[in-house]
Amino acid sequence: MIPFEQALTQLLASARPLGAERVSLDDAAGRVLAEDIVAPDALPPFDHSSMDGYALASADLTGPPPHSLPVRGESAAGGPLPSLDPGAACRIFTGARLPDGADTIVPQEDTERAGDTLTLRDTPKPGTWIRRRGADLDAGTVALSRGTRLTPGKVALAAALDRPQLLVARRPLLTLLCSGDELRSPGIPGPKGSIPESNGYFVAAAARAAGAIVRIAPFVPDDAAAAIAAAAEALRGADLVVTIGGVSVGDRDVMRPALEAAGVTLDFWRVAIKPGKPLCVGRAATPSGAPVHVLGLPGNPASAALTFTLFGLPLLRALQGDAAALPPRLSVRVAGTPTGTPAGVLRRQPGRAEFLRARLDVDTSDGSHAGELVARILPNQASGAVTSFAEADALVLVPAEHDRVDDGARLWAIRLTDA
Ligand SMILES: Nc1nc2c(c(=O)[nH]1)N[C@H]1C(S)=C(S)[C@@H](COP(=O)(O)OP(=O)(O)OC[C@H]3O[C@@H](n4cnc5c(N)ncnc54)[C@H](O)[C@@H]3O)O[C@H]1N2
Ligand code: MOO
Repeated sequence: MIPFEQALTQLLASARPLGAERVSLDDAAGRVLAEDIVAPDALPPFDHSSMDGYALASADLTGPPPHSLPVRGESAAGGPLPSLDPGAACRIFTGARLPDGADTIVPQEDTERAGDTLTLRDTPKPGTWIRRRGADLDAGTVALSRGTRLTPGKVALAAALDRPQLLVARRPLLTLLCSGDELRSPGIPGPKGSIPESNGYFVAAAARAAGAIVRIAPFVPDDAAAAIAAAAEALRGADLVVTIGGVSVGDRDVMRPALEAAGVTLDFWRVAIKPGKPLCVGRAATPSGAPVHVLGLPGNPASAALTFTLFGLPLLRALQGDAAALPPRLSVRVAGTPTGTPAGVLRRQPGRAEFLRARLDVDTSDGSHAGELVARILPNQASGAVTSFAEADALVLVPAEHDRVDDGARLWAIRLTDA
């Protein structure tokens, strides 16, 4: 059995970024940049007005206010650039270029206008209400770095830098293979003892959210020959194969040997985590040199969801060259302990890192813990529970060596939306 952090480090060290492709800005959100974006020009690219009002030269305002000036010309956003007539004010609108000779903008609310004569109640401070060229970003700056996942704000920045297309990491192709005689599709009637396949929906949805393209293979029966054939087929063309079920030690747990028979070399099997211990991780060589990564997830619903969250999602990000492959860990205070444990303390057997499904709240009291994140441990932590991953928004990490978790303990947690 390999310790959790070692397993994760080893897996990520084996991941090389896949190739890149050019996409239009419309398709760029959520993708990982495969190039640095250098600002070709300053932002903003020219001095302009940040108010609707009047542009003038501050040197033209002599003596005490009020000041009267004739209005001559107009500068509108996207319009021609007038020059300022000496001693006059120029009408100007938000976003419009500053006329040559002007150095100050006066918002129209601070003026009175009668025909072509403008009156200023006060003397404006020279230089006000002008957004200067380069105030946001200098030309030549690396505005977005390779390895950045593109949020809507970053896509908008790329657009402002005049880029119609971006080079982004290719989406990893994930093939999902669920095994078990008991499985049927939701809503499709089956014999007594059958159950709707549900784990695959977690994996597929989470993988797509992490940028993968998901290909779903037909269910594999608990049969060695069928599992080998299905594993071999799943490996074809994939960057990552995820199998679910059949990795434990029962006579019908055929998936792990089938993966090996199909050409997968296991890097490790069994990780010191709870739940999810029987996870197996390996790679199959391909003629191109880039391996197909393989994750054999345990079939229990919480185990499958947890192991894919902890290992599968960071792997998908690493395959896209994401500089933030691992989710941030948040410091939380534990509140409540699962059902079946004495109030206030969860006793546990040390040896495996445990991931408790929890809900996060902010402490809204005005006590000494005000503002802290509180992790409310969900009552059902069974590895067969499907409900806990539906209710949870965080995983609280209990280090392997701990033999208890006390109410109020400080631990690290991973928010599922970050995972
Ligand atoms: N003697 C031992 N038995 C078990 C051990 C062990 O160490 N010794 N480990 C247990 C642990 S821990 C886990 S986790 C499970 C994992 O087993 P498998 O990966 O072989 O999973 P299955 O036996 O195929 O299924 C387990 C459970 O999950 C249900 N399942 C499977 N796939 C799906 C799916 N796609 N959607 C919904 N539910 C699914 C399946 O029906 C079973 O109920 O082994 C323990 N046993
Ligand atoms: O360790 Mo298994 O993954 O609990 O059910």
